[in-house]
Amino acid sequence: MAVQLPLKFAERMKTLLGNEFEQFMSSYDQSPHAGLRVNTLKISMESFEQLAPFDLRPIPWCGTGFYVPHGVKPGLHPYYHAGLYYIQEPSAMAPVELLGVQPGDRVLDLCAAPGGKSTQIAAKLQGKGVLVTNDIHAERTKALAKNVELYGVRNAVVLNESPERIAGAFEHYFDKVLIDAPCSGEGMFRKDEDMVKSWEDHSIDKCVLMQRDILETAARLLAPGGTIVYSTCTFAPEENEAMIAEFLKLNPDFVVKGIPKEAGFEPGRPDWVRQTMPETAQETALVLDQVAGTARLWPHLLEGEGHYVAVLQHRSPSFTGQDLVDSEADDIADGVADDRVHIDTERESEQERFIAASAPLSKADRKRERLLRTEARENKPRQDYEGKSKGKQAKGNERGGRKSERRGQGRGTEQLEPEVIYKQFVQDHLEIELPGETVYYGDRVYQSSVGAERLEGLKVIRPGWFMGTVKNGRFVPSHPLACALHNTEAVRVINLNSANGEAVRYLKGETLNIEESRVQLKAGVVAKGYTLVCVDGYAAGWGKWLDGVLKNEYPAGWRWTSV
Ligand SMILES: C[S@@+](CC[C@H](N)C(=O)[O-])C[C@H]1O[C@@H](n2cnc3c(N)ncnc32)[C@H](O)[C@@H]1O
Repeated sequence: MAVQLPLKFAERMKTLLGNEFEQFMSSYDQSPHAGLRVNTLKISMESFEQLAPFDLRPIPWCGTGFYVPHGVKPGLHPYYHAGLYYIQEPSAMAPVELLGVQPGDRVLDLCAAPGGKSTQIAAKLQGKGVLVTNDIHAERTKALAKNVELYGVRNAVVLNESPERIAGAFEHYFDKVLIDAPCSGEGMFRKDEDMVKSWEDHSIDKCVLMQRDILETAARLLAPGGTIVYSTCTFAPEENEAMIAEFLKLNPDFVVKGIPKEAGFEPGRPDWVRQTMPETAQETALVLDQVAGTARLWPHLLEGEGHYVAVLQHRSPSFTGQDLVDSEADDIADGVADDRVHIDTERESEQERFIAASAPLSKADRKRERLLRTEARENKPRQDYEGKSKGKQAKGNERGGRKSERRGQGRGTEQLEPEVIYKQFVQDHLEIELPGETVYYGDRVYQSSVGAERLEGLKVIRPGWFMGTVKNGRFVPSHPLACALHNTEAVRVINLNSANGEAVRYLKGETLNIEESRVQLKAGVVAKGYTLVCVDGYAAGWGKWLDGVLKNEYPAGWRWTSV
């Protein structure tokens, strides 16, 4: 066996798994499975399958996920740098698939760095609705923001906050909340030996404390009738079934939504809570059986690492006993009745009382709260937003006449307001409707799906889609703006070929000679100027074309550094 497992871990798994233990241990003799997930914000599945540079095998539980053959390095292809796919461990794709995200939803990813699941959520939202993505560790939010930007997400807000403080600003706001919890990481021992080194006997206890707090706060963030998905990459029942049972006991307006036992998912193990934590089992006796409807992903039973997933459904205030009957009927029709656990009717009145107590604040209450927070906040960003920018935004979106007719017009020297400069750039260079509100933080311009007011007082890493900077009376478009564009949305496009080395040279930051006939132009546009640079048709960054030379605008910190 290549991996040296901690003795205490192996002993515990032997006790829990019994006859299955040997099979479990033999999974450590095999290499971990590598996967990638297609970024359908940038490319359709059909197009990706046509141009995929590797042999790919579908991952059963994720419609956009594929196994990558051993030895293939998908990070060393220009498509990776163009954000066409995210490299992700196959089991880690399961939680978002179970969150049921629909375009238009408001979704919170509470423990999000480095952003694997956030980019998956963003692809499901397809630019509609809101994604708030957060991590409590400042250093890790850098990778999170970069991934959100590389993958072309337009409707995300990136925070570096405690769940508690987010709840102060977004109480009962989200339709879906994902908690990919910090955990003892036992399911990753095969993939990442550092996890073995950092595992300690008491790390489970520490993780339990964090998980309990995060879960409890998530309930405050959820809108009535919403869904929380809780996931870990560990086997410890304390962090999995026991955590969920405790949550259900404290939050009787939630039920476990059964996860169909397909694709190799195994049921949660209430019996392990009874076996190893008799006190907890006793305290949670009324709800414990529900956790059989959660799922365990085992490395010896499917092609992926160890994971645990629970789907927690909030029963909205309009819930009636009949709903339960109806939903059970649906379950039976779906063949998943065994996975859902009944809620006994004697708890109904307790549930209704709880729902009333946790009802969303009125609009006036929320406004009052916001004002108090505003007074208390310390680091106010410089900004020009909301009512003011909303009005101007609407004006900016009302585009009279064809844009090609307007291009190059109306650039009087009097137009020095940042907003005017920004909107003029958009008008001259892009063919998009700006989403959300325009928000100014200093000289940086964003389009925000939640607006600046709600973010006041929070540690905001990105208030929205970073569009660029207004400097010395000029607008400099950002790299994240380019990353999120489609090749039809820029007035000037240069397409580079991934196969002949040209794309790699661009990604390394080199200046390229490109003849004028290769600059694709919309009607009425001249070749000189900012150009969207694409790799095989997919946006990778900006360049500035002039007289046969493409000046490289690919940011230094993002460049391809491998040989
Ligand atoms: C399992 S990782 C998340 C992986 C991520 N979801 C992904 O798919 O790329 C757990 C994350 O939780 C963060 N974290 C730990 N405690 C937290 C807390 N109290 N609130 C928010 N995030 C927390 C850690 O910094 C870590 O990045």
